[in-house]
Amino acid sequence: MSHLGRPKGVPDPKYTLASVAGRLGELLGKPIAFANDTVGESARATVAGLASGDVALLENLRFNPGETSKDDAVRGAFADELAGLAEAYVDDAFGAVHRKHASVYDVPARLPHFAGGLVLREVEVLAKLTGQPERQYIVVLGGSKVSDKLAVIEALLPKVDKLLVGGGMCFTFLKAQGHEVGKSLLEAEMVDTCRDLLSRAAGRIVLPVDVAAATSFAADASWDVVPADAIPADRLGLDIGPESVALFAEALGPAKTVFWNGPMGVFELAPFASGTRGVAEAITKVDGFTVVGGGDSAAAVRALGLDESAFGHISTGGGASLEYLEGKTLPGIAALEH
Ligand SMILES: Nc1ncnc2c1ncn2[C@@H]1O[C@H](COP(=O)(O)OP(=O)(O)OP(=O)(O)O)[C@@H](O)[C@H]1O
Ligand SMILES: O=C(O)[C@H](O)COP(=O)(O)O
Repeated sequence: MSHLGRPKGVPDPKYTLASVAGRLGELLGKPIAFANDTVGESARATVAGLASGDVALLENLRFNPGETSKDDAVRGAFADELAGLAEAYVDDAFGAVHRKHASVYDVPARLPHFAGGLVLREVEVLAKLTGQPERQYIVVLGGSKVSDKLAVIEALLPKVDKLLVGGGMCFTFLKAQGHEVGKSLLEAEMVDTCRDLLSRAAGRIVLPVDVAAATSFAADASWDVVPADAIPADRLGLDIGPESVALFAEALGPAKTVFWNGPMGVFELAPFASGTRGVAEAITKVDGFTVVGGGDSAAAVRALGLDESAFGHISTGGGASLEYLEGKTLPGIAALEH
């Protein structure tokens, strides 16, 4: 999901409960009862009024502080109330299994619990990547923050044949190579870590060779494609350039397994969508198994009108798929296994 203008984790106000219930009702072919709270009077009355086969929708669980609390007792108390409304629990929200939230982690401990079809499919696919992926195994990483993806880069480096890095995070790597990056996104405190990764990768981390350098972060900004080692001091890189797309496409040629997370540029602004489009198209031409992971990457595939069926799998989890590949224990999966 794109977070432009909206902090991560803050629900999008356009998805009101009534509109979600209406859409769900259309899909299921029957009216959906909905409560305007999570465990309060409205929720209890709505659930009590259900007949066999009926469906009820509760208000967004994250509106209740008990859902996301770091305090086990607070989360547990909320989970007790939620579990009191049900007889069994099914988790089909793969995108949230990396969250130690009440509805993800604590409720399954209180009820007979099951994984839904989506969660099972996601885990089956991602397990292929953590097992013995067919080689060459190439990972394409983009998006905005190196610090968010550092752990996954560390974990993947010994396993991949190549790691292609674009998006906002490439500038910290370019800086680590000794290049100036102008006003581009830079995580200065990560430069040393990136330098260390580059030296350990021994050529397996591939960086852009040109970038679209703009005067400002805007769709109508002036911009030019410049070499990645000559970004003017007053410009910011908002996309990888055509030579980089060609370089990444060539690197993807021998791939048999590809995992892609994170757009190559600010694809939400039309002039800076070419890098993401070009690399995505190159991934669709790979003669092998391709996985797109991440809300923003999946959003880019849709927003750019690319053929979704040309990818082997489009994961609904951004953070969840990355943490799975890192080898971390995902609270939502662990809870289902107990
Ligand atoms: N050069 C750039 N400068 C600034 N922002 C960029 C640049 N390239 C890409 N982005 C932004 O990065 C954002 C996506 O970053 P993020 O790290 O959240 O990706 P993601 O992992 O696919 O997302 P999610 O966690 O939702 O799955 C996009 O909104 C895009 O505009
Ligand atoms: O739990 C969430 O907020 C969503 O599933 C997205 O999480 P992510 O941005 O870590 O993928």
